[in-house]
Amino acid sequence: MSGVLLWVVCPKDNINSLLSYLPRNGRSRTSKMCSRLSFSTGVLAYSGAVAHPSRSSEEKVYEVVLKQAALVREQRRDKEKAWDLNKPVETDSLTNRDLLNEAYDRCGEVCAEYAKTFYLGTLLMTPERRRAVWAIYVWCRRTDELVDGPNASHITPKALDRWERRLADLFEGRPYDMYDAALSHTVSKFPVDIQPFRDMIEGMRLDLRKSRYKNFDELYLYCYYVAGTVGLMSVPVMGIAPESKASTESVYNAALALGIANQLTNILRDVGEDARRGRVYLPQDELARAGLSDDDIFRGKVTEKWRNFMKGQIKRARMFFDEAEKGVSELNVASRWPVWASLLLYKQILDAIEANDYDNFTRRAYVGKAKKLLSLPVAYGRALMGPSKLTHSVAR
Ligand SMILES: CC(C)=CCC/C(C)=C/CC/C(C)=C/CC/C(C)=C/[C@@H]1[C@@H](COP(=O)(O)OP(=O)(O)O)[C@]1(C)CC/C=C(\C)CC/C=C(\C)CCC=C(C)C
Ligand SMILES: [Mn+2]
Repeated sequence: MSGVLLWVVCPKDNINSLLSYLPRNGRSRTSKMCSRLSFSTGVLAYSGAVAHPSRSSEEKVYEVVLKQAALVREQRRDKEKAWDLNKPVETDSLTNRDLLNEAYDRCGEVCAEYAKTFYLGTLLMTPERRRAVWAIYVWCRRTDELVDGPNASHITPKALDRWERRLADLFEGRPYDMYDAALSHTVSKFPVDIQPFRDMIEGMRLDLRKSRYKNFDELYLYCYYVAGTVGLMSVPVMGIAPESKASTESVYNAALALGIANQLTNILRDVGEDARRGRVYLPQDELARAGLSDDDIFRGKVTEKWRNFMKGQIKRARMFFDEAEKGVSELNVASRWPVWASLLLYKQILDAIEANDYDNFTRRAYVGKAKKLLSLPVAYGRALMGPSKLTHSVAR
């Protein structure tokens, strides 16, 4: 029943074993977090675990990063058991194989329709990896559509619980429909863990019950749920270059940073649109420190205070992009291009907000066709750059 409901709401659908938290890493991580979060709007927003006995969102998310990295590290070390990605699809009959291929093709079509540039980028990847990324993309798109699509007003926490049960089923080899079947196959072939998927659903739950974020710590958690998770889901499929000397955690960390950077950018681009839906995805404490309130956002007037506030927010989003950039060259060669392309395109949205003189109330920041096209060869050039020769050189 729930499946039927969820099927209908999709647009075009006619379409821990936690690693021990190494003290050395923990310390360097904490100082990194402090310096990053101090980019709020002047005042240090993160005062560390001593002042706040409960852990920060970033610490909690980092535990997930460590867990995901452990899964992939196992696969990298244990060459014997490594997934043979070039093996043809093994299914019990020709019919099943055809159905599976068709399921993947349908995922590709959805991707091509919703995210053309990204789709083009995936064409450079090996066929196995490419279609696995498509399957993940489609699941993410459908999950987002539950709360943002045409039937969003009918979506209740119970519907999300059903979507999560359906997710568990597909991870156990019991897919509900074709798209699920493609993902079910993907997660059986690659060391993809269910947690980031569950966490994305948690982000959608948050969207149902919350429309304000007290501080960056709360916003960071939201960004992890809805976007950082995408990075964690993608790395096992994109693959880490065999010659990479970077630690698996550092690559995951960069992937997480890319998701967070993208979502922060989304938020800054959509301030006006979100306000019209009664939503403010900006840290309330930082707004207050800038002398701004929700009312200023609803009024939508670009003032000097607003420009200054936006400068701080853009600076922080760029810091996350910088952190992400350090990890891209560690990915498998064929996966680097789509990642660079999407990174460069997204980052330019921040430039576009600046070019609009910070009017994200009435003007939508977008990257024009010419700039988009130009990004592709630039991304290609960067993708040629292989992993750094230094051990543990990334994000440490
Ligand atoms: C080492 C390293 C840097 C590795 C790269 C890891 C990697 C591939 C990271 C991908 C990061 C990424 C693309 C994150 C998506 C962030 C995002 C835009 C999330 C959106 C959430 C909700 O936003 P909102 O509702 O506010 O906005 P809309 O108006 O709805 O846009 C999402 C919409 C969640 C759903 C996410 C997707 C549909 C995208 C899923 C993408 C993939 C699975 C492919 C990722 C691969 C590449 C090459 C980009
Ligand atoms: Mn959305």
